Amino acid sequence: MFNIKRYDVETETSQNGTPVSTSTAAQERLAKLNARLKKNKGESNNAVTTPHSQDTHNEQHQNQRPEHRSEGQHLRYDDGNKHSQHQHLTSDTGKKAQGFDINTYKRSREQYPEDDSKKYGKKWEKRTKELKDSDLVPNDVRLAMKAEAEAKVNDISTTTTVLPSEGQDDDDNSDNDQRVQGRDLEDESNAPTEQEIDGVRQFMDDASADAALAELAALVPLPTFEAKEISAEDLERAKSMGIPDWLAHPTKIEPETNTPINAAMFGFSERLIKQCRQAGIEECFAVQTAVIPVLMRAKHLGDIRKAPGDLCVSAPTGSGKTLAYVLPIIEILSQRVVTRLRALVVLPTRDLCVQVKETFDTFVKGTDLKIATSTGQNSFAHEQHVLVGEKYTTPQSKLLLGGHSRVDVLITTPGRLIDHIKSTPNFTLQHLRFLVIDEADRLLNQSFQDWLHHILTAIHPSPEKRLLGADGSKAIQLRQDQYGFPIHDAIAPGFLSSLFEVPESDVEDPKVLSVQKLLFSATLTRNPAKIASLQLSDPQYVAVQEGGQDGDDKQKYTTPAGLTENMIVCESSEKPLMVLHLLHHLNVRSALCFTKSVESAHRLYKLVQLYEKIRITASPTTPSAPTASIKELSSRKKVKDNGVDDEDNDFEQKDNSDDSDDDSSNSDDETSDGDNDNSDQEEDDDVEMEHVDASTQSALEATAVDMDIDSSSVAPADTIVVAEYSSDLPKSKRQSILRAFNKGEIHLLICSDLISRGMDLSPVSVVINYDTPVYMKKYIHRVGRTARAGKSGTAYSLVEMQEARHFKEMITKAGHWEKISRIKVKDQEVKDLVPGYTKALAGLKEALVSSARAGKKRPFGSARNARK
Ligand SMILES: Nc1ncnc2c1ncn2[C@@H]1O[C@H](COP(=O)(O)OP(=O)(O)OP(=O)(O)O)[C@@H](O)[C@H]1O
Repeated sequence: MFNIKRYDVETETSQNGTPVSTSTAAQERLAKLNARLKKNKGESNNAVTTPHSQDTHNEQHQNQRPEHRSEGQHLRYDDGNKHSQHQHLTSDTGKKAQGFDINTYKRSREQYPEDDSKKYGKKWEKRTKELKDSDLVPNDVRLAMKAEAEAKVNDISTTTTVLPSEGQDDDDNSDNDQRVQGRDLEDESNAPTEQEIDGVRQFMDDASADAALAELAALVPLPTFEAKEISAEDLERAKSMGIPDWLAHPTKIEPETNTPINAAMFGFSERLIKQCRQAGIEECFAVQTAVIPVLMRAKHLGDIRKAPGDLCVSAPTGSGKTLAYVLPIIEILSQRVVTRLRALVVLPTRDLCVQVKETFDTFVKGTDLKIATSTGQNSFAHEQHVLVGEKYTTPQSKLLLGGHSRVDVLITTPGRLIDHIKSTPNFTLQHLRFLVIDEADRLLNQSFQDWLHHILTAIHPSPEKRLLGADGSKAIQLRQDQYGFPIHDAIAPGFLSSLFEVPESDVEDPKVLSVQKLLFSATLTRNPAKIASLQLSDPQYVAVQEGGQDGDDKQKYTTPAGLTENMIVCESSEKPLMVLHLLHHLNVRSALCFTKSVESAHRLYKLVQLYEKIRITASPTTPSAPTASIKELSSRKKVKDNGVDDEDNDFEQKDNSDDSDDDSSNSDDETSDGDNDNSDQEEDDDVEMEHVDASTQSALEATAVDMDIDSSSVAPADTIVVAEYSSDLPKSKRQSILRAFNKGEIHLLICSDLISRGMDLSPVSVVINYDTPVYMKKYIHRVGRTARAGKSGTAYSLVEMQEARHFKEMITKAGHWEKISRIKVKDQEVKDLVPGYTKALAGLKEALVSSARAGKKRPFGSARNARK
């Protein structure tokens, strides 16, 4: 009945190229039934077909050989019109089979010599067996198959036999078994047996169960979604700014909308639900509640007719965006048979890649999905081996049309990804089902190596790129069968159509990519040009935000509900003292302290260290006695009414001057960590790419050594352990510091903006903005390192007098001012800290001078210098 045409291009093949045997019991039953019915001339018009039955192949040949095309085939190739097979599929489901033209089929078979026909028959029968229903048969095709089978059963029941009803004695129907519309069967053995009829029924049941499940998934209501009301004025403004309608109209969800995890709600398998429970996840957060059902609706691994819509997601820091994509990706990909690169997660820094990999690793247990990172930490050759396999990346390796992959999910930074796209033979993005761009606005700010263009081209190459190898020079060897037709090599349909002039069939037209682009950020860009560069398809915008919020900036910047925000207005020279005040008087622990540069972080770190050393030496338990007042310290600094310093503080002045002549690597902000060079290695070439450095050096010990404290002696209980974190540190040290911080061994981590985005450091209870950020986005990301996952946290911003006005304006514009409390710190409150601080400052200056004399840029050396 249904002459469903597919190019057999998605057939799964195993790693070594041999076909994967998949369960196609229903198809086999149908094929068998067809074979028998075909012998029966009177019944041949009613042959049952499946989407991949033999006639498909003949039609494919006919598509490509116009002289062999037969009448009755509904191909665009013939008459230029697009005949929607889909219309056939969905109509008249209960009636007798329609649409399949057995004469066409027979004529098409006659076009070839008998022996060819037989060969084809065998070959395509074999291929039919290889198919995997869940991957390749879209829901409406299933429905069509079901209808087809229903029609067949009706037909059989009225013409061939009376189907025994449940519980009815089989003998009752014995008379009918021998007749077809009053005519005896020529060959008794041609009559379908009851087993076969049962097989058809079983197939119908399977098909309807699958279809029902898929429909059910599609019908799962999104929890408490409310289309964002937008005023005509706002809409007009958005339009005038070129913001597309879908972006101006987010699907809005309230931050408190949590939903218990259960299979009915999210369509998760028992395995995944168990993993969630083991990880302590009982309910999905708002962003997960909104995003997961949308992704789970398109559960297929690839549908060549309808692209799944793309998704842009904006949700506050710490709201659980990572799991919103990790869980559905694992669930959907876990049905795959063959390993191919199906999910690509692009992140701005190596540290984030490691973090997201750990999240995948937690939930992937129990599947055989393979997850890898590629960040330039290891040698390029090593990464090639992990991603594609040595055998496929040598200069002699054959370039396979379908490429090759040893991993299902790749988590990567843009720079390294581009290197692989350009230089790794057989590395391909053609099978991508998911492209995740996390921290999207930051990545879109980065035009490094034109990374986005490269990715989009690799997903869907332009015609001029076709048949070029990864290096752009070598033609891909196109394997052909004896009839000159390309052998698929497991090439993806969307890719195929862009490489070849593949004739379009009515069912598959147009071929579309199955890749679903998913963008996540706490501060998603609404820049039309940047959004347009993503080439989104049928996009939807989901925003987690409070009901009362409105307007551009407010819509973008939502902070976690548990966050308490404070500002301390002080002189520049008082800022280190304020940090000490927070540590010693407000008992701040597990704190992240953000500075404006790597230099600044390094100096503050040394200053706090020196202070602690002095304090411990003076008295192991109590802060040293005051020898100078805070006013004395700041008296050298006068602030004019207009907010401009007329005399700058030495400490800050030097910091600034250093920054100005330093290279960009001195600031970790908005820099793709490690992506700016193509260096294959730092120091861990021999370490597995997925391997997290095992040798954890206690940060406490490291700090103690740095501070000249005997690490074998017991440090006083009230010792503040401080560490610094920046791109200047080698990878292994950075990881050991993060581990120590996560264990609570470090009380204050002074850092650059390298970890201001995305990093999930669970124990952070306080964020200190030592240097206040100039842009709201940065503020949001920094303070978002605390109060994560529904917990509470506190942020302190140390605002210099001259910055106060700008800070207030920035915060007010974002509708955030009322959330910030102003704290006044009186001299009296910090006077006990001043003597130690004064001494520490003097020590730091001394070190600065001596290192300047020694020609060093940084006091106390630096990790980077040390490595050189
Ligand atoms: N459903 C949940 N139940 C409990 N904890 C969760 C849940 N979802 C996520 N978390 C935890 O919340 C924390 C923050 O999640 P995640 O890092 O994904 O936030 P995010 O939205 O990506 O933040 P950012 O914008 O800063 O990158 C993580 O520790 C994560 O394990």
